[in-house]
Amino acid sequence: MSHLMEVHYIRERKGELLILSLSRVSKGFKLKEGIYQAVDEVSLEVKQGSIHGIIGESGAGKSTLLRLMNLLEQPDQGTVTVDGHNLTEMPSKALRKARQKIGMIFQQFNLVYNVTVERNVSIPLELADVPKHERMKRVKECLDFVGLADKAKQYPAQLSGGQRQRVAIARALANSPGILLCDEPTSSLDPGTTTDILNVLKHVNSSLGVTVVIVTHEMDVVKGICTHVSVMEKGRIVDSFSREDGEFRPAAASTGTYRDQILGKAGEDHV
Ligand SMILES: Nc1ncnc2c1ncn2[C@@H]1O[C@H](COP(=O)(O)OP(=O)(O)OP(=O)(O)O)[C@@H](O)[C@H]1O
Repeated sequence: MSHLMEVHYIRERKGELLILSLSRVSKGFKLKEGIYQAVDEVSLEVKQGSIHGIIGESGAGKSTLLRLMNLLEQPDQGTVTVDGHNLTEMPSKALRKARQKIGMIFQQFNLVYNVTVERNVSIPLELADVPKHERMKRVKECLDFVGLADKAKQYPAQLSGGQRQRVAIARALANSPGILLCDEPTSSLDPGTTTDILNVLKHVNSSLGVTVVIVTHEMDVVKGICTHVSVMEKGRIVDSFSREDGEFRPAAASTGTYRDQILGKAGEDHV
């Protein structure tokens, strides 16, 4: 069984579990004028196998929230649980290991530009002490998956934006994560390339069973692929709903704009 198939099999057995939960997580930044509360007592549950969108205005705290999910930001309070492990209580060595199972991609791709595409995908495997022959096999599998096997020997600067994001996805998949965190993954891309990348993320979710969390300010991204949606405003989650119910329920809160726009057209506009 290939590595990719194996991940799929494990995920299927786990069924409808929660892969990630945040409980009353807060993060403040020290400014000259005092503490700025970027994330304020957020509790959130992400279902195994879902594509969970977090949408909101610029400055709402979305990226900070995403970075709290793999402890790239250390929370001031609250707990972060991924795949049954409380990350907030882990010693640093165990945390590094747990993080290998949490992939992440970024708006600006964050590739290493002075090494080849294949080396970019290999780096997380090297850091995880995967033996060389296995690394080469896995790099090829991941590049095949994103449709870039022929670019293995090229450098990131020789690729288009969409191809760079595909390399970033391949790199994020290298250690067979159970969850992929995406920080505005299409915000630097044109509409056609956005659709391509959303299709790749959909494929990651449906064929590998990887749960996807996407931070975005773009309604089309949420409408395109998300099964679950949380709306963020001023450091808080103000609305959270599933698009799978197929049922339109107006939001009670004044923040219903996103919900109305997303659920009002549920089932349409899919990529
Ligand atoms: N390291 C930091 N130091 C100080 N303030 C920060 C830091 N990181 C984020 N902030 C502030 O926290 C707030 C939330 O930022 P965040 O990037 O999480 O929001 P966002 O919803 O992702 O918005 P955007 O889409 O514009 O990035 C912003 O006001 C930002 O300036």
